Amino acid sequence: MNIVFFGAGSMAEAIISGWTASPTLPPLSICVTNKSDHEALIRLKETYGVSLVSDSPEILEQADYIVLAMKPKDAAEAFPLIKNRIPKNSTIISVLAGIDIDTLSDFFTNQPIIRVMPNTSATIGKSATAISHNALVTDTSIQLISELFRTIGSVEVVKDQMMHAVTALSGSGPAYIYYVTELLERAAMEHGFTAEEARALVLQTLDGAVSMMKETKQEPATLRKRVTSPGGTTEAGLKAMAECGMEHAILTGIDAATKQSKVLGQNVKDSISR
Ligand SMILES: NC(=O)C1=CN([C@@H]2O[C@H](COP(=O)(O)OP(=O)(O)OC[C@H]3O[C@@H](n4cnc5c(N)ncnc54)[C@H](O)[C@@H]3O)[C@@H](O)[C@H]2O)C=CC1
Ligand SMILES: O=C(O)[C@@H]1CCC=N1
Repeated sequence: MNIVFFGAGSMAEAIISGWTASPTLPPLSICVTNKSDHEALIRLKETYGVSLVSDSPEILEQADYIVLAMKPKDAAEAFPLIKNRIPKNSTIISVLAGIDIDTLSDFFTNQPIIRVMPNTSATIGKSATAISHNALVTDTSIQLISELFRTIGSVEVVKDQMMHAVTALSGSGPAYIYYVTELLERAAMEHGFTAEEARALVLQTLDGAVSMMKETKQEPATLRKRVTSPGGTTEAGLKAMAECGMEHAILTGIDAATKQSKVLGQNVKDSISR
């Protein structure tokens, strides 16, 4: 199976690292091209054994899958160049945030198209990945792509209109958790812990809490109540957080990210239809 990546950034690398490390996948021939940063290409070649392409129409002609992995802001420049060179029966896999299946299908006419939203935990095989697709993608192809993306974590096939919310929740999600971690560490240090002690306490607490939710299968609210003794420390902490608008902050944040996904998509739609 021949796969060509356009874009050799952090997401492309996370995906390629999973695919090339998997013992269960069929043999893959992966070529990668990048607009700038030749060093990133060389590193990918040396680390994962992929081939590098600069501007090779022959490689594209043989591509079964073409992975679009540039930033949305680069799409308007990249898409027309790619459009004129892709073979009729190759499938496009877009990891670009915001750009919906209708926009991609209108531009890359009659091409099977799959939209994928992984996250950076793909680097360690723990992405929560969602997939949507147009009507030209066969069930066999969806199964194959699901199998490929399962090498970097979990995979859900969803309706395309859910992908903006997916992008806000699980695509951006690792950043929210890192932000909470930063704040918990800062609080620990303000109370006299060293940075190392703060990191160890906070990471073990996060790890334990996630494992509790996964292993006990209890509702997060049930587990939360079990920590919260009446009149105790947790109750005081949660009350202060609620009064500071924690609930509003998180719900509004997810709304803002969902809206921004639509804005990114609309911007690309506007610029490629000009
Ligand atoms: N970083 C993340 O957490 C996630 C990112 N995404 C999506 O993945 C895509 C890539 O994101 P990152 O890897 O973070 O970005 P990045 O900036 O690390 O990598 C993008 C790469 O694309 C290259 N590029 C730009 N124009 C090109 C062209 N015409 N041909 C070939 N290569 C070109 C750039 O040189 C750059 O190396 C974005 O569209 C983003 O929305 C999706 C899920 C999560
Ligand atoms: O921030 C972004 O736009 C990308 C998409 C999801 C995660 N990172």
